[in-house]
Amino acid sequence: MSAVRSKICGITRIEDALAAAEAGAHAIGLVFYAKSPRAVTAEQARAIVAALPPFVTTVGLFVNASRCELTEILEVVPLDLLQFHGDETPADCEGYHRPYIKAVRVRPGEDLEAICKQYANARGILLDTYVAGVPGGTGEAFDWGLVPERLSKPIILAGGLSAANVAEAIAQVKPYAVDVSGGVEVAKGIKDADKIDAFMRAVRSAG
Ligand SMILES: O=C(O)c1ccccc1N[C@@H]1O[C@H](COP(=O)(O)O)[C@@H](O)[C@H]1O
Repeated sequence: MSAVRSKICGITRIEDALAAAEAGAHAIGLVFYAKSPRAVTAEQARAIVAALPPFVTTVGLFVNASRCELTEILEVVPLDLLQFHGDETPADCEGYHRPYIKAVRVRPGEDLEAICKQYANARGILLDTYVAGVPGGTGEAFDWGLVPERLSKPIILAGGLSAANVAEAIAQVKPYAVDVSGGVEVAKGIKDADKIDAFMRAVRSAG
């Protein structure tokens, strides 16, 4: 099995983006959802992306953004990958001619393979925790036993991960990648370099 990839999401400060890159993260996530405490403006995001070294993927997270809003952000911020975390249809996700991943909030009985087939052009499916009325970033883990052993798309596992549980999560789910936000923070939107480092070391030890 190749090394499990990792994304540190909800970056709002340049120093946190650099800490993620320094610790070996493959990607950083920027939240363009105004209701999130981790939301960044296009200008903030542009400055963060500009400070990164090469070969760190920049991911833009959107929740039911309008076409106009998303297009304006893409004009300002060089995003490598789009993460759709709301009720976007495959047609919505494909309208920007950029690689994308689709987030699914996992509930018992969810047919994850059907979702993989529905979002046929997604580069991967991100699995997050279902909490009613909250689109994501809850800091809570879901029952990893709900993830089938085989799915036809790369799985990015998210939801309540931290240095304390990510090795167990990887052993159980065997995801392509893991995604963390709250588990490496000292306050919402404020990451901690030591927590990022501990998370990345735990991912490597598991992979
Ligand atoms: O981080 C947010 O505020 C957020 C808001 C709306 C949708 C998704 C959001 N975050 C993403 O949720 C997962 C899990 O986060 P956590 O590790 O449980 O805090 C991750 O992809 C976040 O980026």
